[in-house]
Amino acid sequence: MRKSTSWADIVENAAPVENPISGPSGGNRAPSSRSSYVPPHLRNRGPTAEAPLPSYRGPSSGTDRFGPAGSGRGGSRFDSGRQGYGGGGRGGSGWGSRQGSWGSDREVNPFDNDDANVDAEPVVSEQENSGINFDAYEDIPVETSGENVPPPVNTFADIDLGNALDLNIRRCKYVKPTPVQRHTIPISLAGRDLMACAQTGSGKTAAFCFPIISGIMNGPFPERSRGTRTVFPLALILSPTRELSMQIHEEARKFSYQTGVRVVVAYGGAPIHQQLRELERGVDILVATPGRLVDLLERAKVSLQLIRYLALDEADRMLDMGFEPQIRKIVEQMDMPPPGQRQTMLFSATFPKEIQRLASDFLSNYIFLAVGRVGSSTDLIVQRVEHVHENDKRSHLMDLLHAQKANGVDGKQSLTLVFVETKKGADALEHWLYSNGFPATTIHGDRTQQEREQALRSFKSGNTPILVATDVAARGLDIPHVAHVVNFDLPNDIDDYVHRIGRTGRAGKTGLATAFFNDNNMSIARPLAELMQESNQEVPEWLQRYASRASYGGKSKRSGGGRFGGRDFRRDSSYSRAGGGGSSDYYGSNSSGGGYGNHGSSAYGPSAWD
Ligand SMILES: Nc1ncnc2c1ncn2[C@@H]1O[C@H](COP(=O)(O)OP(=O)(O)OP(=O)(O)O)[C@@H](O)[C@H]1O
Repeated sequence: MRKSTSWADIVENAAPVENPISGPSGGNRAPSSRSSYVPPHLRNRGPTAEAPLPSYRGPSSGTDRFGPAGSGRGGSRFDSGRQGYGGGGRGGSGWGSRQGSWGSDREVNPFDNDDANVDAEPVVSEQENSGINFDAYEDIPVETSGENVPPPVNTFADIDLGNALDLNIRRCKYVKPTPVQRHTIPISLAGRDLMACAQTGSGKTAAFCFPIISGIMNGPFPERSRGTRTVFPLALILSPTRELSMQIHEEARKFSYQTGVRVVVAYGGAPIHQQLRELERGVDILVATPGRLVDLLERAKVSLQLIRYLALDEADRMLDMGFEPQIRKIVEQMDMPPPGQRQTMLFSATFPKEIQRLASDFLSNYIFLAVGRVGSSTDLIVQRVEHVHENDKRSHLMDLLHAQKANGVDGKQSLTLVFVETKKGADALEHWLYSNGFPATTIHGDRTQQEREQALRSFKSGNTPILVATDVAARGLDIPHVAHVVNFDLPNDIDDYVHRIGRTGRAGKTGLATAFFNDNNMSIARPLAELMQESNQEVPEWLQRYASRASYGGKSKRSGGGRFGGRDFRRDSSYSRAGGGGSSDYYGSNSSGGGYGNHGSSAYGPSAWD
């Protein structure tokens, strides 16, 4: 076990001993009457803490990507109608209040328990963190490409994220950054655009949230008024599903607790008026699904003019055929500052080359990062493939569930996620399971949002330990204690398989994934056998035979092979020939090469997701 120094370092280097909950700046700060911009970290300071005027500097002090001070965008229209700032912020004296920076609203503690009161707890040890097997990360393969890649860090203490954010990291019991965090946080703090490919469950959410929150805490950014018809967030995080947006929002709220940075979520299927009310109370970071965001933009409730940070989670899904037009509209046609004037971060566990090509339109001089497979769907998940005829699937599933029940921990059945291809199929299987004595529920695009949320809650709590799902639950969802993922119907696309099985084996924990294969799944035989082989899984001989018979077919888009979940498409000789250019301007080019209409493939339109 390596000696943990990170939190000791943080504590040693922390600002003078102040209680984070009832620090000297307290909550009874008089609202400032000054009309100039006050960055969040200074908003709770005493009257002597003069804030600089807006300078339109970027998130990183080391870059001038957003141009010189007062370079034209925004301006005085945002300088009126300012309300009192209550609390939040970072550093020595500013963050003691529990109030948010957007006014006197009391900030609800997003931590489940007393974790907000970190000073009352001993410094957590490595063993006490949330279960990441850090030893497994020691020799993880990492590939970076791009110009002047900032070096990775080893501990959170090596990065200046600000005291308030550091405390929240500690409240989350994150002791050490995961590999993707070690590499991407310095890159993002340096103001660089990023395309990052790292395994499922490896901590990508924090990897994009931390630099955004820290950047906003550091400001300055133009002042924005509250209670106006249109709101101007500084950061936009887009994700493909409602549940994933809700989850990112919950995480981001924890990370930004008492920082003065306000996070709001907007997604379809839920009443828009409630979301509008939240927005009107102020927003720094907007987490959204594309459909609801377009709605808000068209109603002029949200403006993207002041966006400085854009993050696309599950970026390859966001840019495949189902979503790409909406994403292009949001990013290119709705007043968002162009690449170079905003910082763009794209994250996923899979990055097919043709999607990388499309994504490069949104990026400027970006760094590509692929973090190897340790901690991923492939090393910590035991993958099994069984040949099961279509008509035998149900009884086979029942055998698996019986076996699992018998192996339950502490008399409790561990959670099982069963993926099927269609919404009807999900309902039918749930009904069948239920009538055979297995407590199951279902999540898919035909259920109301309320039903979807209720199903997820019931599954997470263990009340209904079997969840039958379509691909709406395949990506991003972080549900502790999912011990088994069953691909009752295999997907056609190997990347979908990677995301599905990634619902288990997260954050260094082990998991099991079982797939039912039959003649209907020929198209995935070869990529599946390859994936399993790459990750040292036992590949049945019969699957090898299917694989050698099968051609790749139209659906396969294995990202890069080798030991990585993806490879920088700019390294392809074909890209160079197509106009990527020589080494120096090669990485800086925003050219997509043109003509890539036939990218990706998806059976799911955005409406079922968003
Ligand atoms: N540094 C850390 N230390 C301990 N746990 C962490 C750390 N960073 C993240 N985690 C935990 O790891 C789990 C997985 O993180 P996250 O959901 O961000 O994964 P992901 O890479 O986005 O996965 P996916 O590809 O499936 O979306 C979460 O429960 C998160 O709280």
